[in-house]
Amino acid sequence: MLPFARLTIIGLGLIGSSVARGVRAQMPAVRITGHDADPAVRKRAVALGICDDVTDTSGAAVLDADLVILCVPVGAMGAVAAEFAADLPADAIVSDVGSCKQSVAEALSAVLPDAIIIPAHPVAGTEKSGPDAGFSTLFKGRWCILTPPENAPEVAIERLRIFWQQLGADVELMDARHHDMVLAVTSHLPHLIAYTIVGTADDLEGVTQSEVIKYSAGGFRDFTRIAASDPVMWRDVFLSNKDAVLEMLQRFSEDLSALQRAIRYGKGDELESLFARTRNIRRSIVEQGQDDDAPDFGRKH
Ligand SMILES: NC(=O)C1=CN([C@@H]2O[C@H](COP(=O)(O)OP(=O)(O)OC[C@H]3O[C@@H](n4cnc5c(N)ncnc54)[C@H](O)[C@@H]3O)[C@@H](O)[C@H]2O)C=CC1
Ligand SMILES: O=C(O)C(=O)Cc1ccc(O)cc1
Repeated sequence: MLPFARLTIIGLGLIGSSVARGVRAQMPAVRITGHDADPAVRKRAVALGICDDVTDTSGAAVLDADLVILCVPVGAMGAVAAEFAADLPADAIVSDVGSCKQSVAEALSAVLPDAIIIPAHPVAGTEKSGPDAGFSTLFKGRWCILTPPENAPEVAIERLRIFWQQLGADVELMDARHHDMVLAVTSHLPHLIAYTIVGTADDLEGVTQSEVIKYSAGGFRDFTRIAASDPVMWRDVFLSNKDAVLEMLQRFSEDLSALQRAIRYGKGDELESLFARTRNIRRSIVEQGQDDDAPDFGRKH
């Protein structure tokens, strides 16, 4: 039994196009309508054949939808929802895939006060963006976290749970605030660190860019992949999840200062004991089957 019959995807980049491809593969009877603000992306989506229809306006895209998923940068969610609000069917479920949840929930409920809104976050992605970067198995064996508001109808939550399960994801429910705190440390802060370290290396005087590229061994190379992630998407994540990111950044800075002191004063035992602790965390992740290399980071099976 299909949880939805008419899906609308707004934003046809990496995640939107992966949802469309996954639905085509796993729920081929579902009719998919897509919209993107960028005419070049709409044209590409038509050429790729990932939707049944691609509309020029978001209003036209939602007209008879029973599920609308917003796959745009988190800072654009409210504006997009306001754009199609007047055309949204009363019984449609509105969801999203944004990397932080509290600000998105607030933005959506402000402009869609009567709609059924179930925010979601598939914890799956890559450093790439755009409609060509998507693939149908992106969500397979990954977590998808739903953060329904307290008044969300149980049946709507269940339908969305089944939808993501059909795309191969393992679904978990979480409070939006807690989600934002957890993801601040597991995803947002690591991206900030990657952006910083690649920038630091790039700014170094006396070390040429070609040397940085030539001698980028394992550690730095991994950071450059993350630091290649979409600038607009990540600008929005940091501005939208400001409180949780600043809290984690504060803790991180304190821990970094402690390491700095340990190095300065030659406290080898302190360094070694931290490194032994972190090695054990990696081992636990590997034991739980989450050891795949990027871009499979976070895959559960
Ligand atoms: N990239 C990743 O690894 C992951 C991203 N996410 C979330 O998914 C969402 C989409 O990210 P990606 O697909 O990676 O980005 P993307 O850059 O590949 O695609 C976003 C698309 O949204 C369109 N767009 C922007 N503003 C719009 C508007 N006002 N109306 C209609 N379309 C608009 C853009 O033209 C673009 O095609 C973001 O909220 C992000 O936080 C969630 C999980 C993983
Ligand atoms: O490519 C990577 O390593 C990622 O971390 C992908 C990613 C980016 C943003 C998310 O909200 C979830 C997953």
